[in-house]
Amino acid sequence: MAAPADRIDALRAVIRHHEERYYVHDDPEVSDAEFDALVRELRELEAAHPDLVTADSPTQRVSGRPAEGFETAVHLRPMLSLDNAYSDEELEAFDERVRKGLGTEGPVHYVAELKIDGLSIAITYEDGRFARGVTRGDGVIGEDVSSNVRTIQPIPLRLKNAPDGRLEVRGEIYFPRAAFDRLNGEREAEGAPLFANPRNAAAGTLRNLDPSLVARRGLRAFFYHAVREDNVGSRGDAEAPTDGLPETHASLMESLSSWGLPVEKHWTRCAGIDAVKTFCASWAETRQQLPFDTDGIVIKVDRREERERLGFTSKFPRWATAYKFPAQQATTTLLRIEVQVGRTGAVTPLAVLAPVFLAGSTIQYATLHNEDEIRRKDIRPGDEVLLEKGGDVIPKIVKPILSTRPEGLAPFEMPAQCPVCATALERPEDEVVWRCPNPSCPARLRRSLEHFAGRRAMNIDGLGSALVDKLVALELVRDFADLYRLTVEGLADLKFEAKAREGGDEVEQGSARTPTARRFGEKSATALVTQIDNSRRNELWRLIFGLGIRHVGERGAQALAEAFGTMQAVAAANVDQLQAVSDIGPVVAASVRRFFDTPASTHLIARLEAAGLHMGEPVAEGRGPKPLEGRTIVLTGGLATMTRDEAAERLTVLGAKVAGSVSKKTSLVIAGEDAGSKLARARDLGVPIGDEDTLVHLLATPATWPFDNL
Ligand SMILES: NC(=O)c1ccc[n+]([C@@H]2O[C@H](COP(=O)([O-])OP(=O)(O)OC[C@H]3O[C@@H](n4cnc5c(N)ncnc54)[C@H](O)[C@@H]3O)[C@@H](O)[C@H]2O)c1
Ligand SMILES: [Zn+2]
Repeated sequence: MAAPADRIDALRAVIRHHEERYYVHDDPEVSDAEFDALVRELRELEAAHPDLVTADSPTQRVSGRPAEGFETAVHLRPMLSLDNAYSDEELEAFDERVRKGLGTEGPVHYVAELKIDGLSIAITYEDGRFARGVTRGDGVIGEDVSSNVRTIQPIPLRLKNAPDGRLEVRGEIYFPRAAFDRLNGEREAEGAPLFANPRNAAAGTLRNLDPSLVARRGLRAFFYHAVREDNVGSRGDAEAPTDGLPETHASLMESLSSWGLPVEKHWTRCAGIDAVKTFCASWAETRQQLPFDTDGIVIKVDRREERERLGFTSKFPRWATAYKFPAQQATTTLLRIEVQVGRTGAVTPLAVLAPVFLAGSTIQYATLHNEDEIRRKDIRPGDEVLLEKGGDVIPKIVKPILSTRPEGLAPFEMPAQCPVCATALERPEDEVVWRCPNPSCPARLRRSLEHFAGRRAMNIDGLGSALVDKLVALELVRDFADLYRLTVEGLADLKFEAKAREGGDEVEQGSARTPTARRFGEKSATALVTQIDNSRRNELWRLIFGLGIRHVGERGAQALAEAFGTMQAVAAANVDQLQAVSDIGPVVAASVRRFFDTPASTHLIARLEAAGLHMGEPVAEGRGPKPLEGRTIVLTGGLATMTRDEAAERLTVLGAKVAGSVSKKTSLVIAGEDAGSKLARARDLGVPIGDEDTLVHLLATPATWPFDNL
């Protein structure tokens, strides 16, 4: 057994390593539960050997570090971490410490809140107007990520009836699960590395240097704390009730809501620790139904006066703790690794497990992301593996248990051929993902059809994955064009097994399938055929997006349709012409060119055209008036009543071109809050400038807006 001093040193080193992976690189190597166990061991050792405690021990300070590329900002007051409780006993111990600190026998009043698994943010409002947003960083200094925070839809740029002066509100920025799944889905399609979990994705996104990307990803926020400047200095770190903020946390939560800030609504007042325990227990399972991840419950003393008396350690407040839900881990045997083929041909490994019961359901599958991850974690078929169920339904393999590995177990070999069509798989040098290059691979076709019919593409309702599987299996549909030959008679008699869960997932891992044979029926068939027929008249960009050209997202498709007007023109454009379109970079341009250079694609387009699909400008009858046609508008700065994306979309619908930079030809610049260089350039060029009110008027009366008299 190692001497305590050696073990302490070793623990500190490994904890620092994981902190760096987690906070700086957003790329942890171990699960939170494993990490927390290391910290606990260190804390217990330090408690037993107080002489070995040093000021720089990870137990003594808030972790994290401002990332590079952002300005830093010093917090009004340190943003601390939270102490942890892992069991009812530890909750009781917390309550005892609180009561001892306050010198009371009777029950303390607490507020219990969901612990949002995102990353903390401090937002400063000045006289109710958004001034800046700063991450926690190392607790003292954070990164100024204002330009990104501004784009997050639910965060108001102006507060309602908030106190005057400087107000700092604190909360959590997080990814709703649906947005996270969408993001990882897109990344999968692009062959980009997947985010490990929503928290990770939120941190990565907020640190992205491109605010327009942040705006698109759908981050959300919840707030749970406020600090006001006027008691800093006079009362130091303490929660002094001299700043006009409410006397209790519960009323503060109500105030935050009334100022227009999003507040997670399940918070509850608890009289005494027993009520807290009940609350924690009630969420252990129910939390899986929330649309976002929670990793625990935060328990806070309700009265500010009591908080003030309890104070802080260097790392966390003594008046709060975070109850962490029991780790959702289990071990089982990895029977084998199968591979599946996605829409772009991306081949992803899937772990097939000996069924094991974990956190409410029987698990048989787990994601493995890609070959590199399997190699990095050294996971081999036949291993005992540690499984972890995070917020989402799909569990992941944390690691193999090496101590029980049978001798001579061979590492996993990626198959050389597509498991569905037997075409040799390919892996471009700079990518982590293997692909089936065969464009008519049935596996690819199924996923492609789902994408083609999707709401954001051709918007054909009623073409669910079970039906698609059937149509492909019966070879009724061999490409998109075949959809347009389906008839009510042909469809109505189809019998297929509906899956319990529908969704874009490649497989429904971890969820039971309850097959029920069902006939499609005349009614559904008629509805579907009508939907398919209607889709013939869709705008061009929907078709371009629906084709599933690699790297061409919704936006790219819109840009191409707008720039070229017809499918023919897009297909004829060379790489330079493609790249000249705003929003189209070299990778996208090359990919578009490659697509149209493939004979199979040309053939498909011809068949779609023959099927009567609209391939030009939006058809006349589906087209609204375009009173802003010929006008170029530039948006800059923050808007209070809508996001910039919304404004751009509404202007585009009215026919305006929304440009990213100001030139002599710009018809109007809308300058929102904190507009910068574009506003200056507009002034230099003498381009007309308006504010948010101008924009609102313009949108309300686009036809009569006096552009020509500006
Ligand atoms: N896997 C790894 O390698 C690794 C490495 C380092 C840290 N971690 C994990 O990170 C966590 C430690 O990070 P931490 O210091 O941010 O502590 P924490 O996440 O345990 O708790 C503090 C944070 O909770 C957040 N929070 C969410 N909802 C809240 C609410 N309603 N009220 C108040 N705060 C709320 C705040 O952002 C606050 O900063 C641990 O869970 C640890 O396991 C993991
Ligand atoms: Zn294939």
